[in-house]
Amino acid sequence: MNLRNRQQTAFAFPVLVADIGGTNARFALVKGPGSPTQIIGTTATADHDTLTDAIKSCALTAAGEKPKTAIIAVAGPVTGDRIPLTNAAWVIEPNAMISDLALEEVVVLNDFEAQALALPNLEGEDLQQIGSGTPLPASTKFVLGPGTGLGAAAMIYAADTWIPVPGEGGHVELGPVSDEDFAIWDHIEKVGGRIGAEHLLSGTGMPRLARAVRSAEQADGTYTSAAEVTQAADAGDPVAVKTLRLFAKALGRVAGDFALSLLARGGVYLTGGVTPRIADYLVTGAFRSSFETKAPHEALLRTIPTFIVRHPNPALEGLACYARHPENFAVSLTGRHWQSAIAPHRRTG
Ligand SMILES: Nc1ncnc2c1ncn2[C@@H]1O[C@H](COP(=O)(O)OP(=O)(O)OP(=O)(O)O)[C@@H](O)[C@H]1O
Repeated sequence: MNLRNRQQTAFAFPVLVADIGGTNARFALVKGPGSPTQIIGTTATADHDTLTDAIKSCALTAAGEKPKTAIIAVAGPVTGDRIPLTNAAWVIEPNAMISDLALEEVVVLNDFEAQALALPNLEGEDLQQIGSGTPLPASTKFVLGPGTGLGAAAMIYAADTWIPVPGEGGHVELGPVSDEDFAIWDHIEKVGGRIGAEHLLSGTGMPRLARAVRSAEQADGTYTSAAEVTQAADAGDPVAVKTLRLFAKALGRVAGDFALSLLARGGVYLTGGVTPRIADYLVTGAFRSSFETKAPHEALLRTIPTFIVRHPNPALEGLACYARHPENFAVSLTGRHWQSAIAPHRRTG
């Protein structure tokens, strides 16, 4: 069976799409293949015992129409018929959702796979470019998202289709390059005996980087959260300012490594809760120069564009794009797709 034959036929509309984060669950409705993404609710996961409860109280009334399909993005692996979330107390049980919400089918995907699904359709105000380059059409793209962790996924274009490829790219090795890096490196607290990209380039990593800068400079200051660091930087705190400068520079290096590994001529896209908070440092700082400084491939990297994603919820939009036109994407549903016993069985993995 070739790649085309394995792609699935249409979902039953309306489709409820849900992005389940550690803190918030966000919902939207797609009424048909030509319909826009209708945002219908956001709620704190901690406010509900189950996803079904959250959907009933925060999504169904605003939806107006009863969804027939639910497509859900979660952080972490899809582990069978009971899917515990890595960052929240919920356990997702698709079979129970089908009976409790009278759904025909449920699909559960990875959160960065969902973000990758959005990339081919982002345009205009959804994107703020950093530096030069133009995305080549029908070319591989990469999404890198410093949020609570450092999420990563590729959107590969091959065999005339888009193939989202999630992975653990946020855990690639990070080492010092410049004199400035070497001066702080010994001061960084290791995690599991190493320094992976996520250990510095994420919301949880940023205060670790700030503490290393503070220690190297024998300065004062307490840094326990990313918000504390960005607020201190806004107030002119020199350790925090240097932390954000180094953060942007190191993120550029990691982004450039992924652009090279995948030859991502379609561009590298930055998402995640941290990105908009450090946008000025990304645009005016060394993010782009460290992205490009990769001899012998500087000329190649100058042609690959980098973007801040300004769309408020790329994961939800990615799921909506997939819901409208699953035939445009090669997404394996094996082990991630549940159907009601009475629904028409149409799909293959
Ligand atoms: N003011 C701020 N400055 C810098 N970073 C921040 C700030 N506020 C929040 N963050 C970081 O952004 C993270 C949230 O990012 P993101 O939205 O991508 O997270 P998530 O893990 O997907 O979970 P959720 O969607 O439930 O919030 C927080 O964990 C925090 O580290």
